[in-house]
Amino acid sequence: MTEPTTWETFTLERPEPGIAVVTLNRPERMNSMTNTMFSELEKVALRLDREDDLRVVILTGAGKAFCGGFDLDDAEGLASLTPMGMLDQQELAARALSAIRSIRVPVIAAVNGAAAGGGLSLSLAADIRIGSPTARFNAAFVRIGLSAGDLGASWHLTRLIGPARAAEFAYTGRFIEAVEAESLGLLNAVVPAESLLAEALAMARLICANSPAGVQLSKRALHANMEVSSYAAALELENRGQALLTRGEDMPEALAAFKDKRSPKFTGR
Ligand SMILES: CCCCCCCCCCCCC[C@H](O)CC(=O)SCCNC(=O)CCNC(=O)[C@H](O)C(C)(C)COP(=O)(O)OP(=O)(O)OC[C@H]1O[C@@H](n2cnc3c(N)ncnc32)[C@H](O)[C@@H]1OP(=O)(O)O
Repeated sequence: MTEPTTWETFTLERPEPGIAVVTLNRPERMNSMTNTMFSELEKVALRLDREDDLRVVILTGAGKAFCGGFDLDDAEGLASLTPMGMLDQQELAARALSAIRSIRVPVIAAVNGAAAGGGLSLSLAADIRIGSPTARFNAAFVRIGLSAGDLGASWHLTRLIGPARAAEFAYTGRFIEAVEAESLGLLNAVVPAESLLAEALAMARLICANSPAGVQLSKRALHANMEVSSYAAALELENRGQALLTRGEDMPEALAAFKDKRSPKFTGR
């Protein structure tokens, strides 16, 4: 498979046969997500999914954060979109995360720092999450006038940590630090920062040692068993909700507050 020589928003490495490592690479902006990143992530996920000899994908972030969610510097341009335009925007992002989640081999997220907003949603698209002690999760959405019905986050959280804990996490917008995340099952393990990638590779090697068909069909079975209500239907509902929210007063206020580095004054209108 000929790969592009460079990806703009991440790096793709192959440390050993069967293992691909995708590292989000916008560390100066906390690996925050842009439309370019969404498009590139969708492309690389679809390419990797066609590789017969691929066994595991590891997803991590460069610098101190895993992913800070949507790039709030980019959000300014979106605020003027029509609801249908915003729906298209949400669907572009949802396609990228859905492509990652649907890769037929296991995806391990090596959570090296903050996973906030869409960054939380991205980490939840992985099958397994291993964190460093600085791994922290935040459903930042309600703090900026959006809903936690975002890119599959509400769907995964209710199934992963239970409806009540998902509700507390979503409504308060508080951080869940690494130790609590592990106790909730949001992280499979917390390991020293300096050995995070090594631990992810060690787990990948364990998986690579098993029957690829068995592992891939196991993933398919685990996903099928999670589809109580369909994932696609959940994304559809979430995307429409975000489109509505982005037409209210809270989102522009949140964006202004972010830029002014002050607390937003939400009206809820
Ligand atoms: C109000 C606008 C809403 C946007 C609407 C868009 C809708 C259309 C898009 C649809 C598809 C995507 C939907 C997406 O899933 C929605 C979201 O992700 S919303 C959530 C957005 N993210 C956040 O609110 C998180 C904001 N960041 C933080 O909470 C923290 O920065 C952190 C990530 C927890 C890290 O904290 P710290 O380690 O303390 O680091 P700093 O806070 O000091 O940040 C360092 C530096 O990075 C810049 N930065 C951080 N996050 C972002 C970001 N998301 N976008 C742009 N820049 C970011 C921060 O400004 C600092 O920069 P500096 O001041 O050093 O220049």
